[in-house]
Amino acid sequence: MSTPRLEVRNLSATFTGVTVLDNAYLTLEPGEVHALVGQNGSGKSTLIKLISGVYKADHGGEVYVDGQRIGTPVHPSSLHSQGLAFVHQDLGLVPDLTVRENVRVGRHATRGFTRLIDKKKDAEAVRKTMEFLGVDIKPETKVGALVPSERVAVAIARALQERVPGSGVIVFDESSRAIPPDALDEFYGHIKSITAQGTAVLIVSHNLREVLKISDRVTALRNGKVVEMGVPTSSLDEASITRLVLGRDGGLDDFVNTMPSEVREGGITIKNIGGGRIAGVNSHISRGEVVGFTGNLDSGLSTLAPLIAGAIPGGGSIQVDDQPEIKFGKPNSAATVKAGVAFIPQDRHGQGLATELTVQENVTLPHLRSRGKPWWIGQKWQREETLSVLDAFNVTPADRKAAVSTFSGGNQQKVLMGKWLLGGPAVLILDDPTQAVDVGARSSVLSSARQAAVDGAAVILCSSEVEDLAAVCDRVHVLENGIVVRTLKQPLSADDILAATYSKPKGTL
Ligand SMILES: Nc1ncnc2c1ncn2[C@@H]1O[C@H](COP(=O)(O)OP(=O)(O)OP(=O)(O)O)[C@@H](O)[C@H]1O
Repeated sequence: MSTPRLEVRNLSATFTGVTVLDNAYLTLEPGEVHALVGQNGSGKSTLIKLISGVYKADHGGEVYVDGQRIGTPVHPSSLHSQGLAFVHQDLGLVPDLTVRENVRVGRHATRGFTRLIDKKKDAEAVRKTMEFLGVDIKPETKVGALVPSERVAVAIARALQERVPGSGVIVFDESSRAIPPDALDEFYGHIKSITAQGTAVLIVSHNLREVLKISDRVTALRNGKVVEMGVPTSSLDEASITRLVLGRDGGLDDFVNTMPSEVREGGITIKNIGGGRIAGVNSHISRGEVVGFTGNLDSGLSTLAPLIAGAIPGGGSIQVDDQPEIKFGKPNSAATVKAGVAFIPQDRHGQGLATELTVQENVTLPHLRSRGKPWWIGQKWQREETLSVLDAFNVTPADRKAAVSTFSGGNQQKVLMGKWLLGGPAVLILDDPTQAVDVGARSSVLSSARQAAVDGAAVILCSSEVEDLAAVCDRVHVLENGIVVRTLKQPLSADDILAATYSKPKGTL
């Protein structure tokens, strides 16, 4: 038998007396793509942080790369030379620096005893790695000027360089979330060339279709424990891998049909919304309706939701029911919140949650004025409503007094949804709400969005997840170059939306 590329034994982590990872084990064989799956809070990030030395493991854990013991404790500064490299979620690139600087940071070639950076040698090293990946990117180009698929190649090149061909491990920690759907095939191609040489790849992903498509074996974590290690994907399908993750059946429902909603008067009228790549978007979403917006990376999709919510500077106006029109110029989220608009942003840390405060404080903060009295805030409703949010979204741990920062990424997303749905908004705007959530939570997030419409809200869902859109939307607007170019209506499938977004229908230019 060949020596495993990575072997993890008895890895545990305990925070303030709570064991969140319990004797985890994992073996990666040469040349395989291995996926690590599990619900939000199951311990995936903790495991990655232990093998990358970000967290210190409990006593007794062992990590081997190519048969060499590298910990515990693992020393982050020597990981690269020991054959273990990481590509994180956000790719970790600096747009203002060149490709050469981004790839070579921390590992610059230097000249003789002057120790000056040898740019020529660095550029040559970068060129070689790019050649291996089969991409033509000039080392002196600024990363900010690259298209998304090229940025991915730069992040991979940084992880790959100076690797003894065919050795070691590269870990992709939810990296595909940073990659638009039209660049994914190229990313998968890079993974293939890495493993074809014998290097092993570990991917962490909530996208079970992706896991089935690109990985050879799967390891599942549940409540901090490995429940199955190294299950061949050839023996799995979407239903069985969902069971592996959740410990029960699950998956997406057809919410449009199972949760019929009555279209009512009022809602939100969007007039000539513009800003960034958005050139002028118009629509009316009635109360009781869920309307989706989608588009490729150049479409402007990523800025549309904050523009409609008045969270970033832009132009145009919105009108909620028969309230006065809100005209935009400067951001004006105070006016949109007052009009009954709830906005669930993509960037939880930047805009959505005060992560140093407790779950209860976050959930009840926007409602203190309406629910409390000027002289008495009241504890009972705060406790009850926070517990109902924790329960409805299956947030783990269900601890209303814990700081939001101590929750896993997906559980933070669930707290954010609960915070805004509690107030029964007139308009609910969701910006890519299922990113980072597991297959079970994804279903609760989407059914809550549909339920908000059933309860009488006008719901807007901006997303590139075509399955989410097909499951909850009555209509879907497709954006191209900042304007709506097509509108699809139910009955519609994920494939219909995909075709309308990424390949132009016959007869169009
Ligand atoms: N620094 C910390 N302090 C306290 N608890 C923590 C800390 N880091 C993680 N945890 C807890 O450890 C558990 C596992 O979290 P982890 O981030 O590993 O989950 P995950 O599987 O990566 O989830 P997700 O898919 O949501 O990212 C969670 O219950 C989380 O609240």
